[in-house]
Amino acid sequence: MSRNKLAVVALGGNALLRGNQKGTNDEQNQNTLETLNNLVYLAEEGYNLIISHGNGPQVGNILMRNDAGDTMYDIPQMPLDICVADSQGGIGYMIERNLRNVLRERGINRNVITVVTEVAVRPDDPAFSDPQKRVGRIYEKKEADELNAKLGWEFKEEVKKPGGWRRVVPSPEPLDILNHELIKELAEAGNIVIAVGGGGVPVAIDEKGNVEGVEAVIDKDRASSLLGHKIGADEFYILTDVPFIYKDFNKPTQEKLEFLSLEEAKKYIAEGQFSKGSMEPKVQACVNFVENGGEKAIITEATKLEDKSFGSKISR
Ligand SMILES: NC(=O)OP(=O)(O)O
Repeated sequence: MSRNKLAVVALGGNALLRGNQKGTNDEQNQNTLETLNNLVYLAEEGYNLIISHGNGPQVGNILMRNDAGDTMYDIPQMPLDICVADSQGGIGYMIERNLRNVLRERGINRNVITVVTEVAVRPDDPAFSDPQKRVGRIYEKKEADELNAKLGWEFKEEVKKPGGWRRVVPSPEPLDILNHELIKELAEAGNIVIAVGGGGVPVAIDEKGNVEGVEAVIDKDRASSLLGHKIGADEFYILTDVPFIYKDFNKPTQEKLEFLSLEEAKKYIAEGQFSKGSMEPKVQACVNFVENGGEKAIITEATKLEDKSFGSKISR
């Protein structure tokens, strides 16, 4: 008897929050609903599904609330691992609630469950001395300099918007997904599982097995790719704000890349075809997934998932 296909779908970019938006509850709710309406055909086709999501803007906002609470009301600050866990709960709930409604409207009988997921990292990962993960909103240079002087926040220029500055935090490599066997079991029983939100809550595990929180934000595409590998997923989708990946992006010779072999994807990465901190880690996450036994990985726009004429497909 053939088993249902297992897919990991990573929601990012405009799947939850569009570039020109502030991030109100209504905005995020509407974007999430639109994305889920495009995604739910996978459930209709019988896929077993795991949904992951980014948290860059949201965890940045949580950090700002941390600072505001501390300054204005003497509320103790929470460390970044707790902030990531908060973002997993909040965003997971928003996806779960909207998905329940979409499934009901389409007459699909599937349970939805959000799993707060810890992801193991090395406490001595080199990322801790070179913070690169952009979180929160975009600032003018002057504002960024003032916040750096006042609160010690570190900033780097935004990859997608040169001239804009974003707070950066360390982003270590994900090494293991805690509870991945349970996530697989839940998904293979037909439940739609929301997991490794925001790349997972970073934790370090010592030689005795003691688990400690680590202050960082893991890249959700890397963590989602690792989860896909750990559970033997067949397909891996990254939903972003462009419908394809491109060679010579934004040049007169720009060319959309619709079907890529592993070798082609690796060659384009080596040539520096994709922007660092933006498209390159997404393509690398797809390469890792397929290299580790996944059937295919697809990068497409959040609202175009159902239309198979869109999307860049990477396979062997
Ligand atoms: N954690 C993470 O990678 O979030 P974004 O995709 O929102 O940057």
